[in-house]
Amino acid sequence: MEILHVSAECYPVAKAGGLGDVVGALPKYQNKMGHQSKVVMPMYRTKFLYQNQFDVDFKGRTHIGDYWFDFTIIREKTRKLGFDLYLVDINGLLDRERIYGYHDDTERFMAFQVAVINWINHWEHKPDVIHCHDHHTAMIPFMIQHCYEYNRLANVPTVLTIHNAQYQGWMGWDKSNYIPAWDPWKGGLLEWKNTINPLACGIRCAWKVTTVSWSYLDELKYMSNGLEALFEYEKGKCVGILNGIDAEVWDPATDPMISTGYNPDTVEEGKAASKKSLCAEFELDEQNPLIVFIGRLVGEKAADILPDAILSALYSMQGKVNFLILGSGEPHIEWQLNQLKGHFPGNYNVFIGYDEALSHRIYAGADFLLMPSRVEPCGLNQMYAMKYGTVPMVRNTGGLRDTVTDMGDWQGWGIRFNHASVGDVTYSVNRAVEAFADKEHLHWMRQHMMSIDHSWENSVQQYINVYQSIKP
Ligand SMILES: Nc1ncnc2c1ncn2[C@@H]1O[C@H](COP(=O)(O)OP(=O)(O)O[C@H]2O[C@H](CO)[C@@H](O)[C@H](O)[C@H]2O)[C@@H](O)[C@H]1O
Repeated sequence: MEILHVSAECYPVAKAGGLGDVVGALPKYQNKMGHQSKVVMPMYRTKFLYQNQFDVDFKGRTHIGDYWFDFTIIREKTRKLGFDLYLVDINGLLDRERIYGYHDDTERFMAFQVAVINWINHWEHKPDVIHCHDHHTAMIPFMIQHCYEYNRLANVPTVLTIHNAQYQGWMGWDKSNYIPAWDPWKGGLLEWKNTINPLACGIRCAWKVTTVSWSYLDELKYMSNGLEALFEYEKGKCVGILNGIDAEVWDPATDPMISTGYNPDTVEEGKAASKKSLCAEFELDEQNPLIVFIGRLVGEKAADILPDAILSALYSMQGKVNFLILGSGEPHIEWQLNQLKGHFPGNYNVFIGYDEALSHRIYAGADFLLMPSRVEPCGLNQMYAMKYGTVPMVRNTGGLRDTVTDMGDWQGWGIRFNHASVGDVTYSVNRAVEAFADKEHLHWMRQHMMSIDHSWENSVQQYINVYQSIKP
């Protein structure tokens, strides 16, 4: 099958979080199974752009409202990522340093989507599936079905994968002219609670909708930032497919970003070496259990409770535990986490920023990875942690519930708790410290977690089944 993924992120081209990881891996594994899977994404000013060679594939001109723009589609020459990668260059809109966070993100991603369908409309053939990811690309199913100009594509099946329903891309009705002229009878598909809601529109118009875990799909029916009724209504076309992890990038035996490679047989030596250098780098006492957090510092990840929870845990454990944080996000959380640094030298450190290589060193060197997320559609961090023999400490929600068991259960290997609260985190830290002292059990958990298969092959087949089910 020919599958075209449309996404705002794709690792290693541009990544802000888990969406990038998934779109960098899923097409590669689809191709390994004999399909023809491609990715199209915006051309940002990233290192990848300057370090690789591209051919021009297409040049076009189109508009959002009365703003006309030229665009160019370029294709990476060598196919080194394991799939054809196409970048959309829209001068002045997409060619920026960051992926998100500009005042005109609505215009940027609308222009991107319109350029993409304009390009596909010029293909001599049609793809078997257009696979959209999150709200930045969720208007495509509506546009190809109901915009007059793109009628030729109306019967191309579309799939929308929801990686995160918290962000929906809301825009006011004054921006409705960004959408190419559409059948006025279909205007209701755009509307949700008095705004144009691209995610809601995508859920209504895509032929199938997938979420990145089963439990998240269930949760969306009663907690989805205003779309609960829609998920209940559309449940018949929704499927939960758990993300995999890319073993070519995330494997402690072959990871070039860590100094000492290890496998389940050598996990103790390997992790000890990684921990030693990590603790030296961040001036932490390597004898203590090391609990880490990696991620966006936002409410969804419950990063706001980290300062108080760490404070409480350090007092309660009388300094017999260490914390290391890697993340960036809301300024007040960054500030609070930085403030803590001076108070607990040797027990606590933080790196504010985004650093891919450091994240690998931390997964390898840590003993426990904390994820108190309020919302976690799938979560990749806990799966990376497990692959690196690091015990996950997770709130019982979404994909965390689907991938981590509690060590108190028979053959369990992680720590689960119910509330994103200081109390639950402190109690879990107590459990972690006790687990760290029981070296035999810790070793069993490490070996067991490392042997769990989270590879993409299984999930790829489930996506193919979804595509097959909507073949015209
Ligand atoms: N400061 C930093 N430095 C280096 N690396 C950092 C970093 N902050 C985050 N990362 C990395 O970004 C990724 C985060 O992925 P997650 O899946 O856990 O969350 P995210 O909310 O971004 O993804 C959303 O989409 C994914 C994919 O579907 C879902 O798993 C998830 O639940 C959903 O919220 C990991 O690779 C992590 O190592």
